[in-house]
Amino acid sequence: METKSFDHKVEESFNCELPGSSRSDNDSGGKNLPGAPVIEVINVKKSYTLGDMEVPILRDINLTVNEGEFLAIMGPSGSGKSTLMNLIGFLDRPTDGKIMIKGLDISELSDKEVARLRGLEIGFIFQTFNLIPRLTALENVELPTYANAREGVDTRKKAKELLNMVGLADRMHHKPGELSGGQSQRVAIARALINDPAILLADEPTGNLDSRTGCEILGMFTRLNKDGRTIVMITHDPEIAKYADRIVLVKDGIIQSNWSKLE
Ligand SMILES: Nc1ncnc2c1ncn2[C@@H]1O[C@H](COP(=O)(O)OP(=O)(O)OP(=O)(O)O)[C@@H](O)[C@H]1O
Repeated sequence: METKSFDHKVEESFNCELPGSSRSDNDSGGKNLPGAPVIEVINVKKSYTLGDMEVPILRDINLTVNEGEFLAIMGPSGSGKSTLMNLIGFLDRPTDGKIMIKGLDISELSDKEVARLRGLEIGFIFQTFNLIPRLTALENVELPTYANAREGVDTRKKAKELLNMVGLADRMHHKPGELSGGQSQRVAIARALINDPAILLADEPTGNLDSRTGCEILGMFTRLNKDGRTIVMITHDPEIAKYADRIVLVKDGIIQSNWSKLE
């Protein structure tokens, strides 16, 4: 996917005033969706064992995310949003049911194949940024390529391009301790994009940021999505969720509502 530069007037083009403004309810952002299914969650259950007890967290989840879609996952604290995200990113396996990514059934792949698919097709963005403190911004962005990289890509060049894209060309050699929260999240976004993944999974990406900075990060997400990236984002904030094409509400282990502005 082409690496485009974000202009630094994100708020001007994005008109983000958190809390409050959003894309209007029927605004598809000029997109022509749906595309092909890229994530399929089929009859998925997840339980944890606590002592002798099996505690069901996700009881029966069915969800299809199409290529180029921007999906928000909402739900009360403890409802299983992160659990679902971890299953979609195959950081964890379901107790029952199936997860398909780009038509591939994850349960049929070896651990090595799963790790490679995750490394190439999924970019993770977390509330707490999860940068390695002793590495520079540039090294943090390059890090995923040590385990999995696309053939023929100059990763140093690509990492620099991505840091430039997120407006951090002058902070490449800074370590996370020398960066603000917003700058750290920009590094995390660049890192998530280094292998050009089809899917971005973001768990409360603006949760640790002030409104203005959160707005800038959200602006980047909408731009990435308009450029074709599929995004799944967990958020507590209904105002942030409104920027997605679709909002699913997870409650009591099932999807209680599934509201799309594209249908
Ligand atoms: N490894 C685990 N072992 C046992 N229970 C777990 C484990 N991981 C999560 N849980 C439990 O599963 C439930 C759902 O957790 P999860 O983190 O998915 O919720 P969430 O909706 O993301 O919550 P929040 O909005 O507070 O982040 C919680 O009750 C949690 O305690």
